[in-house]
Amino acid sequence: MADGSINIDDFCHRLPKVELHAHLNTSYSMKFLRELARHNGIAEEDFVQDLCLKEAKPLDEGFALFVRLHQIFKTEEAIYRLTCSVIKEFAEDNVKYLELRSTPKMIPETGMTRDLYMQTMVRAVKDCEKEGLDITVRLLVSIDRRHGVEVARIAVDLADKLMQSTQGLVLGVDFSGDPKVGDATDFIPVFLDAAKRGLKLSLHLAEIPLYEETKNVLQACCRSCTMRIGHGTFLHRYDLGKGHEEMEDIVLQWKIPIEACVTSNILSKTVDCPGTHHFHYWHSKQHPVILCTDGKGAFGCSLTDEYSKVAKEFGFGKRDLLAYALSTVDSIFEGDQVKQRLRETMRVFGQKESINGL
Ligand SMILES: CNc1ncnc2c1ncn2[C@@H]1O[C@H](COP(=O)(O)O)[C@@H](O)[C@H]1O
Ligand SMILES: [Zn+2]
Repeated sequence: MADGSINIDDFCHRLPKVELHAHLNTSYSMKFLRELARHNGIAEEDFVQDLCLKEAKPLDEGFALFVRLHQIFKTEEAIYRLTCSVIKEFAEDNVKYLELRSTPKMIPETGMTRDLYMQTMVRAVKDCEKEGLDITVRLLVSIDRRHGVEVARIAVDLADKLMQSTQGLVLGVDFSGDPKVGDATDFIPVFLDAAKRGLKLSLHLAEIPLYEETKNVLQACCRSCTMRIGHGTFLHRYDLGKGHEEMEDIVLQWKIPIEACVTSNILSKTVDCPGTHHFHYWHSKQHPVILCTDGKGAFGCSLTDEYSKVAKEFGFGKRDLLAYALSTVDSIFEGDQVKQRLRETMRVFGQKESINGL
């Protein structure tokens, strides 16, 4: 129950958290954009204008924004600086474990290759580690569904190569991009191949009502893949009615965690308000559902904001929030050692807050 004696925003900020769904190019801060503008000798106000969705717009408009962002973050230096700044900002928000994802890009104009793109992110993560930031960062290589199956295979090869060469700092692939383009069913062989190589999968599924492809992917991947679902807004039978039970049954049976991005979904007009967000549906079934930002810059939110919104909507108090944060650790792609360390950090935090017995 809600705890009237505490400031929820402050508690949610101090609470150690994990962030599992953050796209690099949409996770900038306005502060970072201004710095980059100054660094590049560009008028700040022109540069930062319209780079944050302040009000709800259809998903298509979000994708138009992403294309503009790709025009900004296209050099090795910009990718390096952006990665460092995103990691530092999440650390400042008391995120203790971050899985950051991005689409490797080939940009002939700047000499960027897919390999260099990901290597640059790896370099940034390692440099942040050397600085001793109190956050563990792992990377996912994104597959943009708009680019088709052949490019997806290249992304998996790259992820596999980096998983080996970084001893697991790169640990999986993400499947994302405009859900209205192409059919996720076509990518199933790529997902199965990635899983066979030991890569973990985070798949944007059912962000919009796409029953057939969602069902096909879930049926094909549930047995052999370690996976999570990004968004999963249109998965549950409560929303879909009779005849669509299979998707929910698979998700429940295989305990496939759902990455819930409340602000992103509201601003993309796939969900009306926090009160009707599917977070509540899955959470009340005790199914793993993890609050995430998606793009803290594009959607103007922090992970603290997401926790606060949900806490206020559903009346979570300190104990509920800490129990919830602890539960999210089960869904990270890292192994037991990292999980134990995160749980310990959260338990120590709980003791300091006089929350015992969790
Ligand atoms: C809002 N919901 C969403 N649904 C699907 N894909 C999304 C997304 N938000 C972001 N992306 C994916 O992430 C890319 C930007 O980050 P990176 O350039 O990879 O770092 C977008 O181009 C899109 O492919
Ligand atoms: Zn996403």
